[in-house]
Amino acid sequence: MAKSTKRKRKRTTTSSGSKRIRAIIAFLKNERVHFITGILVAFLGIFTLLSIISFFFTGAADQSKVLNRSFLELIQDKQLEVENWASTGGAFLSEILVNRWFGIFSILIPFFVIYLGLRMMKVSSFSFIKALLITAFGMICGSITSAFILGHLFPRSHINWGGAHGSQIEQLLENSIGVPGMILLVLLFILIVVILFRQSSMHRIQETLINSKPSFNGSKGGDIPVKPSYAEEEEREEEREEEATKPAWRKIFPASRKVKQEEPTLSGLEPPVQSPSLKPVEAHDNFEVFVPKDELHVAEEKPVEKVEKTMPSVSNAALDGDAGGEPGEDVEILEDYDPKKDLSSFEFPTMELLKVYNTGNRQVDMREQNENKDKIIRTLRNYGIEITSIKATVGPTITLYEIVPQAGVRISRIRNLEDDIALSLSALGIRIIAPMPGKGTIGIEVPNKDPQIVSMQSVIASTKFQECDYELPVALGKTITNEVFIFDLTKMPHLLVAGATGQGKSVGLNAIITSLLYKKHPAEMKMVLIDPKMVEFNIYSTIEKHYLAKLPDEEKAIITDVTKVTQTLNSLTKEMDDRYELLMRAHVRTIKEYNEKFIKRRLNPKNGHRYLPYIVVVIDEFGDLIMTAGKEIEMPIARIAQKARAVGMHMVIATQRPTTNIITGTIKANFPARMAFRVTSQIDSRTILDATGANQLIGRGDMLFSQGSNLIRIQCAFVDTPEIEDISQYIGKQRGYESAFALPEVTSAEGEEKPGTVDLNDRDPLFDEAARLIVIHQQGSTSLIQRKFSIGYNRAGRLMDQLESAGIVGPTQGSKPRDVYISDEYSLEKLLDSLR
Ligand SMILES: Nc1ncnc2c1ncn2[C@@H]1O[C@H](COP(=O)(O)OP(=O)(O)OP(=O)(O)O)[C@@H](O)[C@H]1O
Repeated sequence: MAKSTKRKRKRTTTSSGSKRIRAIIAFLKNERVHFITGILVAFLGIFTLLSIISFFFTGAADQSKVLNRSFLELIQDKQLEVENWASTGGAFLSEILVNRWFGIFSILIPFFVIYLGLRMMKVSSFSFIKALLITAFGMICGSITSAFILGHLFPRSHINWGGAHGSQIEQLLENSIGVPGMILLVLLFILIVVILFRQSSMHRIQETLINSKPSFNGSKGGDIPVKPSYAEEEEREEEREEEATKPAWRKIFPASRKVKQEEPTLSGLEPPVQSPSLKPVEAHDNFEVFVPKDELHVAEEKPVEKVEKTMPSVSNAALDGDAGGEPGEDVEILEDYDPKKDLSSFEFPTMELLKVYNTGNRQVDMREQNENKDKIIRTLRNYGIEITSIKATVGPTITLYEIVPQAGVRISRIRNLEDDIALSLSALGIRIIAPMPGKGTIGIEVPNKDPQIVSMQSVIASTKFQECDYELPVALGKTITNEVFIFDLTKMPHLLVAGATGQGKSVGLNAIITSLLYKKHPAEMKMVLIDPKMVEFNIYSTIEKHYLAKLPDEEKAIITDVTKVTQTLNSLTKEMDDRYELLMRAHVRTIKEYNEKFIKRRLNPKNGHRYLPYIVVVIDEFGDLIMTAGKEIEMPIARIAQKARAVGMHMVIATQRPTTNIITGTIKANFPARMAFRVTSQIDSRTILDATGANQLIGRGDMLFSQGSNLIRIQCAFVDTPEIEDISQYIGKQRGYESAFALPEVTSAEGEEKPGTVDLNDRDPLFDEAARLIVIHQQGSTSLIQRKFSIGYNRAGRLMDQLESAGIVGPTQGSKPRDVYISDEYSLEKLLDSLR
């Protein structure tokens, strides 16, 4: 009795202790606390900065007063009067930082502290690692440099230029490598700093070094020849102008820079394309040694200036096959294209937005485990089956008992005892896996009496998810062994989700979307959200300008209307075809290769090339759509599912009616990855998974994931509506793009008559009205017609084709509205009269 009271008290103390720790952690995570701490830290930095700056002017007067005294002594000394602007504290601090630590470069310390403060206040998004490296490198190398240069120039100053650190190392180095060595070292430091701060300088150095390589056999020496750089082109232009006035000696040794035209300036690219006028003169036997140095210098200065000026708008595109650079077109060396640049300040949602579920009392119930073990052994023994071992693995909602039967026992006998074991354990949702793939055991999954919620927070914050480098990472939940389950959507490449109503489908879809939002920048991924139920995805409308894609002129980005779904899916197939065309022209096979090439500026935007974000299409209640629109929906879905993988388009479709008329053979064949929540019958389970099992699940996010033949039981992560709301708000409040990602406009559905073959004698009754609408709005948009006359997409498309045939609007222009050729109503009425 006493013992149990003791134990109880101990438990209460432990739980109140853990409560206190949780309260402290929550306090430390609080955003306001971060902000206030940030202000304090920034102020500390400003104070230090002030004292160091003051030290440069007042240090001489204060030095004798603070030297060799502790801070305590100094503040207790009432007679002491220091001149430092930050008083005794400032004088003491700056004396230590400057004279004893890193000399004048100690000034980087307060800057770093201010930066830390701003970062805590979420005002600065500059990389912490970069800031730390710059500060450390600056202090170490700067103190040595200043000790060497300033220490020699002003040896009598009150400032110890390199601090104790700089002067001691400088002394050591000077003794070992001498003054010339020191000069070289200082030059090296300066060079590193210049390269770190100006990437273009690195390209200049590379170019200079490559160009100054002696090339004894022209371009054959194993180097890959490339097109001339912009800089070289300019250089040549000048040379051509100079040619006429060139002195005779220059004609004997035509500048070796011409040889350089055929030498590589950038690696791994195409053979040079030269205009006849640029052909090098006697390129084969010219060497740069003959070039007067000053001339080389002049020739290099100019182009660099140009590169910097034109940096934002020009690409290196002409370097690529399809990049569209005509022979002889200007080529410039630019930094890699940064797709995230437009939203470089974008911040991913924070962990605090996700709810932490109380798992404090989560303890393995050993009594339950042992009872279940005994019951399993007893039931099997009742049927004459002896086992040699039994092992339990406790998952969040399920415990897996793995048994090894004695030799000679048929597996099918155990499999047939599923219902008997379920009866003996009085549990629902028992599943027998006989045998466990690759384990040599038989698995019996038994639901826990006290199932735990797997929070989205726990899977998103897991190291596994944080460190994974998948293209489209999805953290779905936890496996039976409590491992976080992550997959790459690009590898699936499409996902079919099914489950009876209320079993966790919508939560599952939200978990997929949330994972992507936590990992992908708006520039890298767009989503098309289709929601015939109208309520599930509405919550994401705030992230429209960041992550959503929609048809041009469409008001809402979340698609709820069936006719719009057809239109959007047709548009997606067009986007898919357009992307294939781009990939083909870029001579690459996948979106990854394509984007890499685009980032390296080897594809010319002028030729239609663009950075391609992944597109994830999520359809909730896909069954509803098939029921209402049938083939019109099924066909584009099947087309996208068949082909879109390589161009970065992936689909996740969900249905609560996993019947064969909804999950048709075509759909099934193209969705190899399946997620099955609890279904009501074995037949439904077979329709989704091609196996039974989904009917034995326990609901509330319990699911089976299958890719190929392997079935994995997972407890789906739970993400609640308020959490999603917070995440969407967090993203929505940040600066986004001007509008949602525009999908291409499709003007006529497949199989319809092409413009030009339209019979104007058989005009739509709405033809005149539509023409007036288009001319008044001066906007050739199919969706405008659709909206104004409340007609379907196909009819509006046909009307638009008739308007094109009548010369009122121009041809389709992809995602942009068509041009309107008639500028006023008067001209239109005359034209309409002539058609009557
Ligand atoms: N992973 C989960 N963990 C814990 N509880 C869950 C989980 N998933 C769902 N639930 C519970 O089940 C309820 C229903 O889930 P959800 O709305 O996702 O079902 P659904 O399959 O989409 O239903 P419907 O098809 O009717 O929309 C949730 O409100 C929640 O209480």
